[in-house]
Amino acid sequence: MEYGAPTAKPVIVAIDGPSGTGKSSTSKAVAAQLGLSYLDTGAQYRAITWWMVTNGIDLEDPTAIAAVAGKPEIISGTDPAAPTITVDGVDVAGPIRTQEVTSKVSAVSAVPEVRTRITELQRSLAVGTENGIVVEGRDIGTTVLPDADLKIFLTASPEARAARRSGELKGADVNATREALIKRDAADSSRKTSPLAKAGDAVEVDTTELTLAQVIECVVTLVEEKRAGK
Ligand SMILES: Nc1ncnc2c1ncn2[C@@H]1O[C@H](COP(=O)(O)OP(=O)(O)OP(=O)(O)O)[C@@H](O)[C@H]1O
Ligand SMILES: Nc1ccn([C@@H]2O[C@H](COP(=O)(O)O)[C@@H](O)[C@H]2O)c(=O)n1
Repeated sequence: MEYGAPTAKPVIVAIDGPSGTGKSSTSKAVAAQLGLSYLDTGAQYRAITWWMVTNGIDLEDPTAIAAVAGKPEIISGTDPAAPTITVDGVDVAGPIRTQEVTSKVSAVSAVPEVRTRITELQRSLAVGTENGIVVEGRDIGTTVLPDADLKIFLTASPEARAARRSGELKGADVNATREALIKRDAADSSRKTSPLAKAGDAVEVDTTELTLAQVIECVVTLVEEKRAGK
């Protein structure tokens, strides 16, 4: 017979929401604080988009996108202190954040063959963690990990989100940023396969009037309550 503290079951946390609601910042901090892994699924869709742009694939042709969806090897590092992303061995953490990739990612992520491929990667990473993982994206609670222990859906007004993003992209026009966010959310919400949506059993947190520290505290509390069986 073995003695000692029982090992906690790995916890799986899904955090979804529109662009700029704070998913990445919150998920990274919560994972770091609780000793969990962290997966940025948007980075994976950006990475496959970067590969398609780099290889001259016609992004207005879903058939052309589908035909090559299985080609690039995408590897995500899940340490919240230093998340990484490579495509065919190349570090693409910087290139996937360009305006070009941001404006094209919704067209690529709407293609069912791309989603099947990336969803498989996400599930294999989520089941392999020792303590658990925080996975953030658009369809994690609804499709990728429907049995997640905790699902959070972050929201914020378009104005708050645009102000946050403009602060990040020094000198960016707030109105143009707001319009771009709204356009990307509309594309992500209206696609047929696995659209951006709140899972029926997700906890919605409106972050418009909250500081990042308050959102992190709120999510950490929800995870701890879930672990304690409350
Ligand atoms: N509650 C908050 N208050 C103020 N700023 C915030 C808050 N949450 C996040 N931010 C800031 O807003 C910006 C966008 O946050 P973040 O990248 O985490 O959002 P996101 O939902 O992951 O966006 P995307 O889906 O576009 O990747 C960052 O600069 C972040 O520091
Ligand atoms: N689960 C997900 C995550 C992301 N996407 C697509 O990727 C784009 C980029 O996401 P960011 O979080 O890095 O801004 C996003 O606009 C979606 O098109 C997705 O489809 N599903």
